[in-house]
Amino acid sequence: MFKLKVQDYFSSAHYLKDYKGPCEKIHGHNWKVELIVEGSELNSLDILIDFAILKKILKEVLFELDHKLLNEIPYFENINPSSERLAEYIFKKVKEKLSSYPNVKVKEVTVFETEKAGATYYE
Ligand SMILES: Nc1nc2c(c(=O)[nH]1)N=C([C@H](O)[C@H](O)COP(=O)(O)OP(=O)(O)OP(=O)(O)O)CN2
Ligand SMILES: [Zn+2]
Repeated sequence: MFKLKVQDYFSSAHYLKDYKGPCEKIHGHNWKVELIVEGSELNSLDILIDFAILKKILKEVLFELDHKLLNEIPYFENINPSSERLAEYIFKKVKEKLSSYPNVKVKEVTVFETEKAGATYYE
């Protein structure tokens, strides 16, 4: 098996409804996102999938989150845009976009709020 990793960033604001503390108020993060995919079948170039394709897909997904108030995005209408939920959202969006690459499976997505704290979603 092979695992590939790409990382990218986005900047946005959010708040955590009902959180008892400062995060209940609107504040921003420069989020770091790590996408990991896996597969066993390499193509004729001996690659699983071009990093360029993975980076493009991740960038497209993050573009929808960049410079937004995340709580206003319909997906987060009834749930908090926590790191956990953001990782879940990004995982599902990337999975959709990778559906035409049957040899590539989304393994996990990790969203870091800060250098010290992050959440991972996987299925
Ligand atoms: N499990 C989670 N816990 C928290 C989340 C989250 O998404 N998942 N989010 C927050 C808030 O977004 C908050 O912005 C984070 O605040 P904090 O951890 O205090 O981060 P700081 O940047 O202030 O870092 P310090 O290390 O405390 O200086 C809270 N929890
Ligand atoms: Zn926050």
